[in-house]
Amino acid sequence: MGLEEYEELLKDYDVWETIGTGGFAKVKLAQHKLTGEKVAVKIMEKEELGEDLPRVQTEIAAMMNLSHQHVCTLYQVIETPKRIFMVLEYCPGGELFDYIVSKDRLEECEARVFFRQIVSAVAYVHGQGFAHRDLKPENLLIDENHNLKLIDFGLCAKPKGGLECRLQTCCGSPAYAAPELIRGKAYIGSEADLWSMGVLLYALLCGFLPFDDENVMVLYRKIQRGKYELPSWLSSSSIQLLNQLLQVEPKQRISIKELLVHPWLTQEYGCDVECHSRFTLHHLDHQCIAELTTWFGGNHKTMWCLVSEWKYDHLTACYLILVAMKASGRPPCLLSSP
Ligand SMILES: O=C(Nc1ccc2c(c1)CNCC2)c1ccc(F)cc1
Repeated sequence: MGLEEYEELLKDYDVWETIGTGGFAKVKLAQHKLTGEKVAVKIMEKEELGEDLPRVQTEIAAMMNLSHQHVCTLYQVIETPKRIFMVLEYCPGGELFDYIVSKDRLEECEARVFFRQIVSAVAYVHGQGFAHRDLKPENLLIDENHNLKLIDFGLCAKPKGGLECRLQTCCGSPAYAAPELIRGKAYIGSEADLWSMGVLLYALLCGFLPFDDENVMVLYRKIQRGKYELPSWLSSSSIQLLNQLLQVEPKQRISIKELLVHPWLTQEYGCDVECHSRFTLHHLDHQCIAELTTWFGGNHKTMWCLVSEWKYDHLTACYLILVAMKASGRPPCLLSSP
């Protein structure tokens, strides 16, 4: 790796092993020097990105405007002549995909805990006017408290005319793609997300996919047909919810609003799914601002204004990491000595 390209990153982070390799990005584990906190650094080579470069801008713009307990936090963006580095919240539990594989399939009660978190994240993202368009277990990570965090907003869309307006780009992963999306017709992103959530719930409860085939054209036909197996272990309420999500006709499909109060989700909880964020976007926490002021100097007011610029530079990262430490019950403090 061209060391000079990593200079800016290595100033503030110790970089460890690669923990993920995706299409055009690799993810390395790193440690923030001033707090000791672990982070995930998504590294993208601009040449390799080619026409995918706008996806990165889309992802960064989206994540700068999303702050939710089940959406992965973006801490900092570093751009060099050849690379883009995104410093993100580290999720030690890894991908939900691997977790399902390790357990074969999840019991209904555990699937409900996770699915409530997914519905909460998607309802919030839709509420902010975005459709994710690539919902799948690989894009849901497990954090240190065994809670889910949604990642990869590279394909998300924020239609100008709001979520009701139709999208054209056929994207996402085939097995999770809605029938209307693969038919190539204009579709509504949020409705396509609800289909993907149906495939996700099926994967959680069954441990395999409702529509699968190594031949992508056969796979597409199965999706359009919308018929899938119902293993004997599925409860009737699970079957009913899957049926409401995996409706080939988007207008017949359950909406995110109905999902928030669906009996399968509220069963054993006695309360609706929380769609609001526990954090106000760009909320400023006095204690964390004070800690930054102590370290970087200046006065509280100046630091307050500096952080309010949200440049997603190292100062933004220090602030957001302190907030995350506080939310995890760790004292939000910067190391006394570097
Ligand atoms: O934390 C991440 N990945 C991660 C973390 C831990 C482990 C893995 C991935 C996979 N092997 C098990 C351990 C991560 C965080 C944000 C992101 F955008 C992409 C990946």
